[in-house]
Amino acid sequence: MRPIDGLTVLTAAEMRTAEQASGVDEAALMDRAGAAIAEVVRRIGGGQEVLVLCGPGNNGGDGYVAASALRQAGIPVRVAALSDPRTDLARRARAGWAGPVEPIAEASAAPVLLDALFGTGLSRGLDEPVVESLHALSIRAVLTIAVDLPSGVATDSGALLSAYPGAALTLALGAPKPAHLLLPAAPLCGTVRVLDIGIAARSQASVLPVASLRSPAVDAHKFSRGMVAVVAGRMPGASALAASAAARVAGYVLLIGSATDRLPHAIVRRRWAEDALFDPRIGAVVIGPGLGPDEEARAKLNAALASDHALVIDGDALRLLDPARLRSRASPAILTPHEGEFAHLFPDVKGSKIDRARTAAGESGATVVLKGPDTIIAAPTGEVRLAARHVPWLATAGSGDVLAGLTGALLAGPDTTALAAASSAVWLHTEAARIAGPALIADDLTLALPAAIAQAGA
Ligand SMILES: NC(=O)C1=CN([C@@H]2O[C@H](COP(=O)(O)OP(=O)(O)OC[C@H]3O[C@@H](n4cnc5c(N)ncnc54)[C@H](OP(=O)(O)O)[C@@H]3O)[C@@H](O)[C@H]2O)[C@@H](O)CC1
Ligand SMILES: [K+]
Repeated sequence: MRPIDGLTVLTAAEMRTAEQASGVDEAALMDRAGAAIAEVVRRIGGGQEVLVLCGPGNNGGDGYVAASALRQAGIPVRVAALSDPRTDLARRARAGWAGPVEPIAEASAAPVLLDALFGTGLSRGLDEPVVESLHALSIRAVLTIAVDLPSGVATDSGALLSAYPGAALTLALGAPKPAHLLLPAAPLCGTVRVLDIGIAARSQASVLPVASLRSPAVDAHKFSRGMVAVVAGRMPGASALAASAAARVAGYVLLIGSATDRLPHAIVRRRWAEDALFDPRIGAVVIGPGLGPDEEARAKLNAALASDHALVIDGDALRLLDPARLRSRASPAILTPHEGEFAHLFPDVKGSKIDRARTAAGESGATVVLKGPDTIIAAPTGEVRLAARHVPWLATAGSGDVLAGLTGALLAGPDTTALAAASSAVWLHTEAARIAGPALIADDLTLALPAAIAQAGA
């Protein structure tokens, strides 16, 4: 049973391909899955009675195999089914279960509920009486565990096809799926752990790994650690937050055109001028936090786009940007929109959150950080990282400014890519929020960054 950080994420179709490519026959895979599920249930169920709900497909098949293994291990277990099994594999698994099978509507609750109704084959919402039984049994259970996925969520989009009571634990078979990470499904999964069933998972999507940061090299100096320029605008507090966060990572932070005095002394200030960005030592420019919507903001964005610098484009600048302008630039750009800004930037891009982020990155040539409780980072290559953790206290003014500054500082650093910089920034941002704790304000995030950076190994 493995935590999911850094693991490859597979869609339902990619899971089927991986299964076929594994060279292991399907019955053996189901036996492995069922045995691994039973082992977890046995260990965390504390010997209490288990009720296994089996659906008609292979998710139900996993349920029958797990029930048989639990019974063999001496755990009291009952099985309730939605209907007869409909696949050969599920029929085989059902035949291996020596006990009775009750209709779900008649099943009485048990302390441990194992949901093996539907997995990657769910094609529509569950019938209402089934939803009602599932809720009634779950409410009376002490522990609900979902096999592969909570029954009722769409594997690839995380959409909720029917109401789900919520599991404490979801045992993902072989690999995490998008629904384990995307809203609204993710919180209903509870803790997600992967059971290895001997499938090699390959795709361009993975769960955001724990950030891995190195301490500065022995011979580092402030410029070799990275110089980041933050362009200020109408709301100086926002760019000050971005610069303060950047200063925790970069060797040198330049705040350009800011009217505020309330800054750490370590941040160097420069007046705005058309040639303010003509400094070859600048490794990345952050533009957008507090920039404003006016002509001056537009001129600043034009100057940043005309420069050779790597860019982080956030906040107000995303309202002024024509993403087509990024195509001709040689240096990397990172866009950090929330859903509203994304819709404004890419009004014609539709699909699941993963599809939209990936399409926008491909079209613009920029790395896109589509922010939210289920942040997605997509590179123009098609590679995608899905954030696994979220701290709801991050929904506070200035939080995005801190992320933009942090992203710029990491992008300005040595030996990095836009995808790596954005990924580490998102991880550190969440970790800083976890450390800052409840009732945090954005300023607290910058103060918590040293501890978050230490957690990332630096
Ligand atoms: N891939 C692997 O490597 C491994 C996969 N394994 C396991 O297999 C699972 C996938 O199995 P699966 O493809 O049989 O799909 P599953 O989710 O059991 O259900 C499909 C059936 O349900 C039906 N149906 C759908 N929606 C419905 C609804 N609302 N209400 C009623 N019926 C509905 C649907 O019918 P249809 O849509 O055709 O009408 C079809 O009959 C996977 O999650 C994992 O647990 C492991 O064993 C080991 C290795
Ligand atoms: K399930």
